[in-house]
Amino acid sequence: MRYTFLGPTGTFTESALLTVPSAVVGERFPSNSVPAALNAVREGVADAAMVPIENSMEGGVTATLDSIALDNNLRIIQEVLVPITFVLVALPGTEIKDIKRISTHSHAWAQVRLWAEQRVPRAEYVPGQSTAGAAMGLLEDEKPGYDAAICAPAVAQAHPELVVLEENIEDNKQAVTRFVLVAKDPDIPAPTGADKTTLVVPLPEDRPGALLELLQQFSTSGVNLSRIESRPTGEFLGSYFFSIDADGHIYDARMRTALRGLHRVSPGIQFLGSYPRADFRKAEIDSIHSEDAFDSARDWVESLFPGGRPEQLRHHKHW
Ligand SMILES: O=C(O)C(=O)C[C@]1(C(=O)O)C=C[C@@H](O)C=C1
Repeated sequence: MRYTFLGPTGTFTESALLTVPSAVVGERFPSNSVPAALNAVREGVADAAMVPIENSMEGGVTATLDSIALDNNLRIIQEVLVPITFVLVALPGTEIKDIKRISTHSHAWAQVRLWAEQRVPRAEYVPGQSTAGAAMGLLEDEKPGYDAAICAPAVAQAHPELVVLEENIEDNKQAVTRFVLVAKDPDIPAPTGADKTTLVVPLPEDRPGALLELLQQFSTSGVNLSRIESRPTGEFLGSYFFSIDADGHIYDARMRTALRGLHRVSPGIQFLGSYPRADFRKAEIDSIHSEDAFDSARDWVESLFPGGRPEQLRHHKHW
């Protein structure tokens, strides 16, 4: 198997990938952006890509949410949670009081905002493609355009030429980033009882109640949502889709029922995968939404049509 990830070596995304045993023994190569990693999978250059999808401070990673939703070919097969801690690095001789410009990934910068206001209030932020990329720029670029970088401690450990000026600089010590492993037309991972399903649902019509109608499909089927975010489709101002994580697997009757309802309400719905939850938390299911309840409801309705399936009978001229 060939895996790609948001690189270069030393990103949090790479550490997420290294928790996947088959990736540790397989081939791995860095991509320089999330869309590039996902395109490598679309084009068959990689079998799977690890990309960040959700950050406990910043919410959804828009580059990933937008890029996965571009077509119907990519599916999430696994999620990984990585605790996040950052260090401030620079070349030897740099002092924190002299730092004028700092580079890192925009999500990392968002996670050290309070620290930056206190410790480097005059420093300007220079956006980087990744945390490790920003740190490597200090070593590899003749004129990187910044004098310090924020990255994972592992990058500093691997490069003793970098000096750690400050560590544990994240504003929230419980910060966690969620990553997903994405493949092209994969088999759906088997249900575990603690699963998640990711969906993209366009808001069907611009009218009162449209969003409520969409949410009702989850509610009446007994499906809990763990994330819902609206993103612009880019088609015209005010056109949005919802990126949704729902508790449960597509093999669960309640999830299938919700998906049928959602497809009626929003035919452009996309299924982005059902996969095991990284925290193993099982969905709480009340008795009216159990598999048995859905099975016996279906059997009961079908028993009312002893002459054949209702779909066939409807086309009969006596109907
Ligand atoms: O730049 C990296 O090291 C990444 O893996 C990206 C990323 C992100 O997109 O959120 C991952 C984890 C951290 O939250 C900061 C940056």
